[in-house]
Amino acid sequence: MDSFEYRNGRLHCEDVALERIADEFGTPVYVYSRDALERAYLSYATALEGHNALICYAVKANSNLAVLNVLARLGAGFDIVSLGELERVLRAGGDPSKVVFSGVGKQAHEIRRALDVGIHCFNIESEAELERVNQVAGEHGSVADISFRVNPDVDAGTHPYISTGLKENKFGIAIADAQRIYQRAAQMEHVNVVGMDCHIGSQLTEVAPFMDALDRLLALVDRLAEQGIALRHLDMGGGLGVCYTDEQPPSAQSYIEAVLEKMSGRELGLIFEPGRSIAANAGVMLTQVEFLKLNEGKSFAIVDGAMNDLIRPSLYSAYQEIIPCSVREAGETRSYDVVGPVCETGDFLGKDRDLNIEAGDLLAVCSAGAYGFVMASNYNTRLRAAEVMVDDNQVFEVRARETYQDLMRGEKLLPAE
Ligand SMILES: Cc1ncc(COP(=O)(O)O)c(C=O)c1O
Ligand SMILES: N[C@@H](CCCC[NH3+])C(=O)O
Repeated sequence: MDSFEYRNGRLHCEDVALERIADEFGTPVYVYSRDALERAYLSYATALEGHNALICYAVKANSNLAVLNVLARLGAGFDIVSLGELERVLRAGGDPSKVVFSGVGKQAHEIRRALDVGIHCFNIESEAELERVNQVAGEHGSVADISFRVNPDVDAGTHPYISTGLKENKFGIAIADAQRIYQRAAQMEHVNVVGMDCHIGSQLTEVAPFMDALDRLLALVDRLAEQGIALRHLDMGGGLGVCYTDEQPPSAQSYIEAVLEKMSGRELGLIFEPGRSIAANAGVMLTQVEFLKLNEGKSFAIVDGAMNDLIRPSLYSAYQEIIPCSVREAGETRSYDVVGPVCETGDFLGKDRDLNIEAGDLLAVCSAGAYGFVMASNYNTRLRAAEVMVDDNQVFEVRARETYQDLMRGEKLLPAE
């Protein structure tokens, strides 16, 4: 969160006081720092300089067009999981030849469009999907470059909802079946086997699970090579964690150095699919305190942002720092549950937070640049927040707050009786 800092008791993004943004755009509002996004991306790019590597930002983490555009301008590739994400990448000026298409349920029309625009490769997650891609590519008159997402059965040591590399997870093909499936794909007419990928989970704070997965994948790469199936690239997926509070994840540089060391002497190209580690700490969500409710034994700060705006705390019991945008000299610090107006007991942004606040104060929910706005909903018929980006001390609205017209678009009453 080093792009957001206090100056004279006020929280700023560069020279812009966050209170000014709230005044202009209302709350809740997401605020992204272009500089922070760029630095996070460049930490990968610098570590990979001189290597045959592609950094495919995981669009699911934050798919705002301006965010994608900032990364596209730096030469990023993109990891997508839906046609919607592909259309966003194209609109944002992303290069389709640097797009990898992940996800367990690709539909025929999505595959067709991806073939039309010429993506880098399909990360295939099952034998049934292999058959579908082969068939759709045949009908399309093309040959699809493919990689298999292999499930290495390693424990990523993260929250069970965001762990993906165990055999009980739905993702990828089992490592035990991989050789047979690769052989089968090699016989098919409309696919060209070019790679292997994995993604073992998100918010990993150690390098070791990545290394375990890499060892298993490289052993498989070697077995395939002995059978005449030579791969062009290995895709490590995303998953590198960030600091939400006191975690100390490895830096992109040290993670990449460890990967490069294991890969040394090999011809294989590399792909990474970072999402959270690019976007999380490049954004905050601003929310205003509506009321303080001091019940016996429990105090609540009722704010105008809610679980529909930022669901990570409710969904994963995720901890994100909540800090005042203006530090009070006087007044009393109390422990509050910071809760939204949604009619659910689980609607909270933080629990037991020590804050010196009053009604009307502005709070920043930190590390909200990834899996924040993208997971927002209209639950309780609430409007989706605006998104703004600070670029070189200027503030740009990069998505307007939804309107009630937007919200009801396409809905119809039954015909009159
Ligand atoms: C296939 C794939 N790649 C990349 C990512 C991005 O992960 P992260 O945001 O943890 O870097 C995910 C999400 O976890 C994913 O499922
Ligand atoms: N949405 C999750 C991460 C999901 C990773 C996607 N495979 C989070 O906020 O932590």
